[in-house]
Formats: sequence, structure tokens, C-alpha cells
Amino acid sequence: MNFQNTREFAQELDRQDELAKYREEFIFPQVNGKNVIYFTGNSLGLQSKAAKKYVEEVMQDWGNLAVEGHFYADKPWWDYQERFCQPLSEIVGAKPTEVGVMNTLTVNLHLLMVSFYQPSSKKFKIICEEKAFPSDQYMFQSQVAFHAKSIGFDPKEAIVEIKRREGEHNIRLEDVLSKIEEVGEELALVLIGGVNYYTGQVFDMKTITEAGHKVGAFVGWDLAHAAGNIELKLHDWNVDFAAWCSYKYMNSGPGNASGYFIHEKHHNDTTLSRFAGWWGHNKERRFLMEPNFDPARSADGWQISNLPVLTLAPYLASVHMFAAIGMPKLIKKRDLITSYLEFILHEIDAEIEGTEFEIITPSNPNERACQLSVYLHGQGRALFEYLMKNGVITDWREPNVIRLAPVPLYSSFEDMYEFGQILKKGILG
Ligand SMILES: Cc1ncc(COP(=O)(O)O)c(C=O)c1O
Ligand SMILES: Nc1ccccc1C(=O)C[C@H](N)C(=O)O
Repeated sequence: MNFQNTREFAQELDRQDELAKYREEFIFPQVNGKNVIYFTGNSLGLQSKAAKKYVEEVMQDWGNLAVEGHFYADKPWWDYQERFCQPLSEIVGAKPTEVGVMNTLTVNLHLLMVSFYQPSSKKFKIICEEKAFPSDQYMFQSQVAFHAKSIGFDPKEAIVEIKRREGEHNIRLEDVLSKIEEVGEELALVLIGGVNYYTGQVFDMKTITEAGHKVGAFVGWDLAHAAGNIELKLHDWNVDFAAWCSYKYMNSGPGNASGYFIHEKHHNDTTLSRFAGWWGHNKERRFLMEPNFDPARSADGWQISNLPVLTLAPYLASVHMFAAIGMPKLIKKRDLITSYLEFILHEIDAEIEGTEFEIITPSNPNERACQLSVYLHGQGRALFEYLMKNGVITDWREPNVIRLAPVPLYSSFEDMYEFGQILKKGILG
């Protein structure tokens, strides 16, 4: 499409946008009496109007029914999580029995590593990406330290990071594959962010998963920046496990629950260790209070505690909205609005001397989703602060990168145009 950097053109794209009406379903913070231009749905998604209704429903049931709500609420609490399985399975490309919600992201990745990182003295290495999100790095370090002494391997050798090549911002697939081959039989686990939080790079999960399996490793994915953002086919890709937070693209609220996936091929595997609790016990027999753990033969078998229902309520509102729309439409708009933002950035960059906006996110549409990370050469933190003051909510990452994520559910094309104008003013004064 031949884009134009005019308000009329952006408004025309909004008129043609079949998802435009969903913007009304969200609450935008106000700056100078106007909706902000919100680019940080990759950090915390906006509150939907439905979220409050779902929470209020639980509050009312709690008030009216108290303990009886577990079984007699409209959406009974004891199996509240089952309402997620169908819609979530569509979002991440899984069978409904392969997904669940519980805890928070890093906690779930730790718990999944209990099952899928069982090192021996010969097979103990973990492949991850260089500069993974810090929480993942700390997780790897602590998992390795936890096992190293009893198994007797050198913790310093255990974590193998895939590096970017000199002068490049993104990791090459060929480098991931050759590292997997090089580590070979010593490789116990590959665990990478499916979409890199800093650059927005989307990894070829199918190919990497296959390569990991070829050398006998488990392969898992941190899908924090992927769930609700990109097409996923976790079942077909034969991924062993994955987890994601729900507060980014899935708009479930700050620090909210994590979704997780465990491939059905593992559901009956009793050799996998796991940390158990009564909510993972055989569902029909859960309330018999039996002494021995009999795990549910599905992803539910990894549940531990009864559910934080109030917390799950806004997440349920969100998955219902995603289910009503479907990922294909979101992805279609995502690609158009991201390309439009890219075009606007190039236009403004070309107009202004002395600046250079280097988009470090891959330009190949197969390797990016809705985030553009922009290196603002010639500009400093003052520009970021100007943007924030003028109603553009973005984030700053050292040394000089802003991340912009136009979210297809609630961002408009006119937002992109307006952002360009504010950016220009911020630079030219
Ligand atoms: C890739 C990635 N992993 C892990 C986390 C941490 O998640 P949590 O604090 O929910 O455990 C985040 C974001 O906060 C993230 O972007
Ligand atoms: N949960 C948060 C709480 C406080 C500050 C940031 C976060 C984020 O989620 C950061 C996000 N993971 C990121 O990619 O930057």
C-alpha cells in the first residue's frame, strides 16, 4: 500500500479498519484532556471495560454465596480456570487440554523447569538468547546453581547464550541452529523468549524446536511478548512447554496471572518430576482428600493451588474478547499499523536533519510483530520525556532506545499520524 503522512489518509485507514470499534471497549489515560497515544501494550495492556464487570461478578458471588460460590456461582470458582482452555488454546495454537492458567510468569517457568530441566553430569546445558529478559537470566542462574552441586557440573558452563554478531541487533536463526548442534548431547534445554522484549525480534519457533529435539533436548518458550501478539502453533510445532504473562497484549491487569502450555505427549509421563498440590490432583477425586497424588492427565496436572479467582476474572474477560475476534484479524491489522508506524518514522526522519532513527526490530514481517524498537541517534532522554508530557506513552530502554508497540485492539492509524507530528515538534522545538 502507498502510505501517506497525512491525517486524512490515517483517518481513511481507520474507517476501513474492521477492529476500530474495539477501541471503545478500552479505557485510555488522559493527558491534556485527550486519550493518550498508548505504545506500551507490550508492557501493560489497557484496562477493558469488560474487566471490571467480570471482577464485579466475582465480588457479588462472593458476597451473596460466600463458600457456596465454589460450586454454585454462575461461573463456579472450583473450575473457573476451565473457561480459559478453549479460548486460550486458540490463541496459542494448542489443544484445550494442553493449556492452563496459574501463578505468574517467572514462577511458572521455574515450575516447568522442575519438569523439563532435569540435568545430569553429561547433559546439563541450557541454551538461551543473549540479553534475555533479566528475570529469565536470574531464573537460569538460580536453577543451575540449585542443581550443580548435587549433580556435579560446573555452573559456569551450563548457560550457553546465543550471541548477536558484531554490529548486528538481532540473532540469526543459523546461529541458533549451529549452537544447538555444537552443544549437541550436552544440551538439556532450549528456553528462549519467542519475541525478544528489547528488539521485538520473533524467533522461528518451529525450526528451533525441531533442532533442539534432534539433539535430545527439551524446548520451551517464554511467550511474554508473543501471546496475543503473534500466530502460535505450539501443539503442531511440538513445543514441550511454554508460559506467558497476561498483562501485556492480553490486557489482564498489572502483574496478573500466567498462562502455560504443556504438550500432551507429556501428560502421562510419570518420570517427569513436578511440584504438586491438590489442584493438580485427579479432578473427580480432588475433594476426597486422598493421601497420594494422582495428577490430572492434562496440563491441569501441573496446577498446585486453588485459583485466585478475582485475579483471573479480568483475564477471562480478555480471552473472551480475543476469542470473539480471533488472531487472524488481529494479525492482519497488526501488520498494517506497524508498517504505517514504520513509514511515519521514516518520513519524519527524512524531514529532519541531524537525526537518525534506526529501527532495530527486523524489517522482515515474518520476524517482527507489533513492536518497533527505535534507536534514536542524535536524540536523548529529553525527547522521551517530551513525548510522555505530550501524551505519547512509550518506554525508554538504555542506552537510547524507545519501544513502540501499536496494539491492534485499541491503537488507531490516526494515533500513528499524531505521534509523528508530536515527535517532529519534540525534535524541532
Ligand atoms: C520476556 C519476559 N520474561 C519474564 C518477564 C517477567 O514476568 P513476571 O514478572 O510476570 O514473572 C517479562 C516481563 O515482565 C518478560 O518480558
Ligand atoms: N511487569 C512490569 C512491572 C514493572 C515494570 C515493567 C514491567 C514489565 O512487564 C516489563 C516488560 N516485561 C518489558 O518487556 O519491559
